[in-house]
Amino acid sequence: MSAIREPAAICLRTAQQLSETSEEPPESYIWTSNIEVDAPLATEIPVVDVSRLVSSADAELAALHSALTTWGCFQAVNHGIESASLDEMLRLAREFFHQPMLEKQRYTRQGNDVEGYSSSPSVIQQHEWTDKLRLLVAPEDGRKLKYWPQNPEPFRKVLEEYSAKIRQVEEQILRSIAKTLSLTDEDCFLRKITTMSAQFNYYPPCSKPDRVFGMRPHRDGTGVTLLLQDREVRGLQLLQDNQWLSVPTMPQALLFLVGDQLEIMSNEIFKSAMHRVVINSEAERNSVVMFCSPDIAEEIEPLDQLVDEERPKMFKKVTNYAGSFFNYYHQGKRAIDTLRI
Ligand SMILES: O=C(O)CCC(=O)C(=O)O
Ligand SMILES: [Fe+2]
Repeated sequence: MSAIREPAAICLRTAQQLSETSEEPPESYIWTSNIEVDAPLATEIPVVDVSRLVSSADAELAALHSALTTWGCFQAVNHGIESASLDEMLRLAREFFHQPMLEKQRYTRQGNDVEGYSSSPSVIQQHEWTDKLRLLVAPEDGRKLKYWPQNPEPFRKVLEEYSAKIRQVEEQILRSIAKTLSLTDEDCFLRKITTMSAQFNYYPPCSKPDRVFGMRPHRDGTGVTLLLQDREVRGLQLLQDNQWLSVPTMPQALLFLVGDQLEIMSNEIFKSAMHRVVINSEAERNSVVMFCSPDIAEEIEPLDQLVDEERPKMFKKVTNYAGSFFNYYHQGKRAIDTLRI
């Protein structure tokens, strides 16, 4: 009897429950080859001073342009969000996942929603060792408050404030990106990238970090992503020149990543950053990720000013990139490749 019931029970368990109860991760989590957990540190990862972008310092704009064309990401410092706010957002994220399962299950993702509390989605073959809470924060009238945790108590308020601050940083950076591309309309990215979703990722310890991913190698389907990493525990890795490198923790920084839709709009001048998350056998890890994307009804294509004879248009026009991103992601493919001209 228990032999029949066991597989179904495993599918329903969250990464946290597996971490607490099983000695070996189930087969569906085991990756085909060894994962380099202790990859070399990405000591060269670009750092951009956002306060200097605001004053339009040419050197900082050049640093921004170079970061986006070479790495597709950078550590944003002096962004204006106090470290107490960053700490509080991370602390509440951690507290949310440490609540009893029944409390968290009040926010379980339903039906075809992408929002809510969930563990590794069962539609993908390869499971990932992470539990998530995803919430759309902008536009405000699209929020589904039924998924917004009432506990820990100030969670909703803190998320609301945090996302407003992130939007300011995002706006500064998007304007500066338009400047580095010499675009006439400095607000062109801003006007396209209007939605924001928060994703809280919780990676409990796992006994097999060399065979189980926190998150598989992927590029984000966003316009841009602003990522707040765990203060102490490393886990995020970037692919640079065919080598996986470990992103150092940098407590005051937000990691800015180019997503596929900025790659499309920039006519591939910028490339979205390939990244993955490895896990730790002893320590849990938390991250708070803000996904900033165009509305699904918005038409996305390379900007006219970035298309010329030398750089012809690289991608076809697309709407609802996010939808096709998820479909292809679950098949282990990239939606952007289907748009190439
Ligand atoms: O946890 C992290 O550091 C990265 C998470 C990530 O890549 C994602 O949520 O898309
Ligand atoms: Fe990601």
